[in-house]
Amino acid sequence: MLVQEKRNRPLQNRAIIPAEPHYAAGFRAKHISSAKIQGYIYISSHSLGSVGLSLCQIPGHEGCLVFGQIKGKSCVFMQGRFHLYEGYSLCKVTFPMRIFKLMGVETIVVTNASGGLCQDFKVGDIMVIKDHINLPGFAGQHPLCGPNDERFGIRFPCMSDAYSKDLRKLVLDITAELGYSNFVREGVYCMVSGPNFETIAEARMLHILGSDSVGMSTVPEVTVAKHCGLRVLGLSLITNKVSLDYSREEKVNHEEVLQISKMRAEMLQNVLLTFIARSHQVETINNSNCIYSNAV
Ligand SMILES: O=P(O)(O)O[C@@H]1C[C@H](O)[C@@H](CO)O1
Ligand code: HPA
Repeated sequence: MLVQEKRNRPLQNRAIIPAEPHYAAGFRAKHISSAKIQGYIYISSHSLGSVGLSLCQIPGHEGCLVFGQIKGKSCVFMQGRFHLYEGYSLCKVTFPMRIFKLMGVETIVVTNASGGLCQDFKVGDIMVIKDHINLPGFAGQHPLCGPNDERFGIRFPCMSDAYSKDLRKLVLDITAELGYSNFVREGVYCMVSGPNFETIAEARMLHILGSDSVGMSTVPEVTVAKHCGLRVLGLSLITNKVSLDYSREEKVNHEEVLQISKMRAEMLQNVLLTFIARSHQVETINNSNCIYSNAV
């Protein structure tokens, strides 16, 4: 089993109580193998093939926290997430990141579905997220607005390296070895609040701004995760092409998003299983305050 040892645990033993009980109950724990997770992977996705509905209100977001071991490593999975467009504040949307930090998680893998703006992208491509554009953040919808909790991170965190270069390289190596290179890309993910899909003028603007894909999540969680020193890998499944052209007739819809997610679920699972098995190869962690002591 891979175990992490931390040299200092400034956040340990500090309880954080969610402001609203219904939010805390938004995830049902499926299998709790130990009271404290010592491993380090968190995955947020509906792209892994689960479909259901609970207090997470969106079809495809099952609303379960799943604890367990993969390849001998302790993991916790969020099956589904909370979105800004559901009416949750960004503080609530990102709350799980701080809980995971307190649980000892050190690396998170975030997955999502997004629309392809880059004209080279095809439906079904997996985009390794290189960087993001926090569009709601520009308008003050930012999860770190308000008093800064110094126990988690500094007031003005750097975001230029939010997505670990080493983890990106590892996942690109893995996808090449698995023979998936033809549909794996790297790119910039732009978050919009949703819930409507983009107008053509909006899509053109996002493309000109440098976005390769557009979606309605992920950026707040990554921002809070980076703020508290978690290492991040982001994978975005291109579930539709976003129209930049008034003459095109196709219309995007959520059913298409779910259908493509299911189509790629098995491949994404293969990538993630291999990634989990091999992620100990990447040892440089933000702030370098932890070591891997054992891997079997
Ligand atoms: O949680 P994600 O961002 O993967 O969910 C996608 C984006 C929207 O929430 C929704 C649109 O179909 O699915
Ligand atoms: O085209 C899209 N736009 C925004 N969010 C999305 N999530 C999946 N596809 C899209």
